[in-house]
Amino acid sequence: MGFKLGILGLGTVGCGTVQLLSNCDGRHPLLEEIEIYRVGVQNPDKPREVELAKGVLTTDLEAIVTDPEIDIVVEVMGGLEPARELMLKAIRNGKHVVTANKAAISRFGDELYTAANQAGVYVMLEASVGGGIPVIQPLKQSLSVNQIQAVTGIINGTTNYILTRMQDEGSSFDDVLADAQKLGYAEADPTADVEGLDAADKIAILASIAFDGGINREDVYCEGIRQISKTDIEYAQKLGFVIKLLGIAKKVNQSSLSVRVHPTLVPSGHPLASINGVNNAIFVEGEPIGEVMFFGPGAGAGATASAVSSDILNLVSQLISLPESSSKDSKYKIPNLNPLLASFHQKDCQLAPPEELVTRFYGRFLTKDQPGVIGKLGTCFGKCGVSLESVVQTGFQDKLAEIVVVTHDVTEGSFHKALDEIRNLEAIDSIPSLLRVL
Ligand SMILES: NC(=O)C1=CN([C@@H]2O[C@H](COP(=O)(O)OP(=O)(O)OC[C@H]3O[C@@H](n4cnc5c(N)ncnc54)[C@H](OP(=O)(O)O)[C@@H]3O)[C@@H](O)[C@H]2O)C=CC1
Ligand SMILES: N[C@@H](CC=O)C(=O)O
Ligand code: NA
Repeated sequence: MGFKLGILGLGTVGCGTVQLLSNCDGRHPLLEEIEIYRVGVQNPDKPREVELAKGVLTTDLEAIVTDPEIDIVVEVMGGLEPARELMLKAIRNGKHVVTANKAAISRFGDELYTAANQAGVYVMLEASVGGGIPVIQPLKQSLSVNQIQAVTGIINGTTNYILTRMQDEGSSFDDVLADAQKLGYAEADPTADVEGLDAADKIAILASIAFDGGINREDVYCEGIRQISKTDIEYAQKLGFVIKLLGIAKKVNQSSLSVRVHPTLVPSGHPLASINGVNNAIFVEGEPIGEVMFFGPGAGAGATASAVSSDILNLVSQLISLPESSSKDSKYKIPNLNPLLASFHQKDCQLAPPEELVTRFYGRFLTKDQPGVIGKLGTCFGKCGVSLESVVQTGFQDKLAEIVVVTHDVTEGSFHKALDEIRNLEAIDSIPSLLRVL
């Protein structure tokens, strides 16, 4: 066997990867060149779904990333530290890195890429976004000749699974989340999924590739799905929408982008509206290609292992074609990194201030059942330049009238100014939900 792997982590993704690499039948023949040499875990006594040869399992992860025998380090342990430190150490020791860790890449991508480019090794991250869906390499390679205008994605499997089951079965949020955890979709701390943080990591990574620049992760606007109620799902359906947690990265003008995550009403005819369950989809708009959508399983052992293993295979294909002389000097270092595989940022991307962003809004208002209340709402919106696409009053909740409004495109600033006025109206009881509309 030609190339030795050191795998950090043997949980959902680690086990899936070991399983895939241990059964090469019917897969690419280059996989036969790979040896699972060491696997690092926290608790060596934990029962595992895979069997490893004697001596492979270790708790000494430091020894893996510095072991001169190892060619490729596969980081599937998750978390920020020690994952960052271990990846950096692996790179400085001349190892190529494959990672599924979007939290680390979205925050430390620049640092890791710079170190890797200096060391002449690759950092591969296909599994970090969209699970098994090939999207990182297609953006870096096949679509890189396009000028990208927008990348819009359902990029968290757990929340899409939860929203789909809430919509189809009327299930409760907590029950469905527990199922997503059992199925291995959710993060170790599912808050990252539910609060939209995982999707924010992923849209930051997609934006940095699509728009070829570093994104400051802390600047990504982020709202999760905890506040989505059955009532809003039903209203959305009546109005011809479905609610999805979207990551959106969009060119606002020549110099700035909008990069954000929030639950969004998606028109039921839009290709993203039909993406259900754990599936993810990434909808890319570019010039000259037009619209392209990548679709598939966004989480889970097998799907993610497919992405991790494809990165390993890509690396093996590079290593195997190294000239004899370079492999003598340094076993791993690649003298001229392939620019379509290597990661680097040309610049830092500027993000537009949130109040300047333009979108449609959905708002649900509870009001006293007084004559003229719809008119008063309309006047407040009108005064702030917010024009309304539809206004419906369909029900009552505890003697309060429920009014649902969908606006035309408006700046976030104008919409919030109108809301400030509306909150001061005597007839307004509360505003239970405000969502954006695609
Ligand atoms: N689950 C999924 O569907 C997907 C996950 N990812 C990403 O893949 C990565 C792994 O996720 P997943 O497999 O679900 O995570 P798990 O929690 O299932 O597994 C994590 C593994 O890493 C080991 N580990 C964690 N911290 C340490 C440490 N400090 N020292 C030694 N070992 C450690 C654990 O050891 P032990 O077993 O001994 O506890 C465990 O084997 C994450 O970055 C995640 O975001 C990406 C796409 C999809
Ligand atoms: N927790 C994540 C796993 C994949 O990245 C998700 O649910 O999408
Ligand atoms: Na992927």
